Amino acid sequence: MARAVRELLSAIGADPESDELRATPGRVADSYAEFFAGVGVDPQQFLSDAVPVDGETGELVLMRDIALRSICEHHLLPFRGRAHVAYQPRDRVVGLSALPRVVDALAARPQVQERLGEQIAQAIADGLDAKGVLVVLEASHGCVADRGVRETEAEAVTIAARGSLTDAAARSEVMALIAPGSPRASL
Ligand SMILES: Nc1nc2c(ncn2[C@@H]2O[C@H](COP(=O)(O)OP(=O)(O)OP(=O)(O)O)[C@@H](O)[C@H]2O)c(=O)[nH]1
Ligand SMILES: [Zn+2]
Repeated sequence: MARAVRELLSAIGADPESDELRATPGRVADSYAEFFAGVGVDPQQFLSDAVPVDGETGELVLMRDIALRSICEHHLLPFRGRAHVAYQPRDRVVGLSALPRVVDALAARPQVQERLGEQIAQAIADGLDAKGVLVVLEASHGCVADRGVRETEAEAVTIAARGSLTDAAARSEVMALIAPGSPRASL
């Protein structure tokens, strides 16, 4: 990785051996290791431990405002925003922290936003045998903001749904909870 970054620096006409840039290839290699830490990670590992609730699952579980960081596979530029993950349990619920972990594992690989949403929804539908899943991703893309069309404020919003949460009424209930103006808990 560091070797490739040295080549990249040379290609843009910079001197990778200069004092200023000598440590950069190693830093970029470390950053990439972080960005792509999800490659080869099976998200099901986060969904295997059920939390015992003696059948009292409630109707809906929603984790909203999960930090979303990913890298677009077209330009290797970051896209970031928020993920909202809802499911209607059948008889299994998992620890709440499992949901951001699933998002992180699937986001930390070369992605497009639509596929990322679908993969999160499918992982939860499969792993929890959920009645329904709804995944809403909102993100701004470096490749849209900082190059090309240079839309700095535009956000992409994508929805992936499974089962009972493909139903319009059930879905709009979740959407109302996600809406920016809806009341948020605070600690
Ligand atoms: N659908 C989708 N498109 C994306 C995503 N991330 C980046 N893109 C788009 O992928 C497209 C890449 O198109 P190309 O024509 O191959 O690349 P390009 O010539 O650099 O396109 P421009 O960005 O319009 O300059 C662009 O329209 C990007 O905005 C994503 O997550 N989902
Ligand atoms: Zn891109």
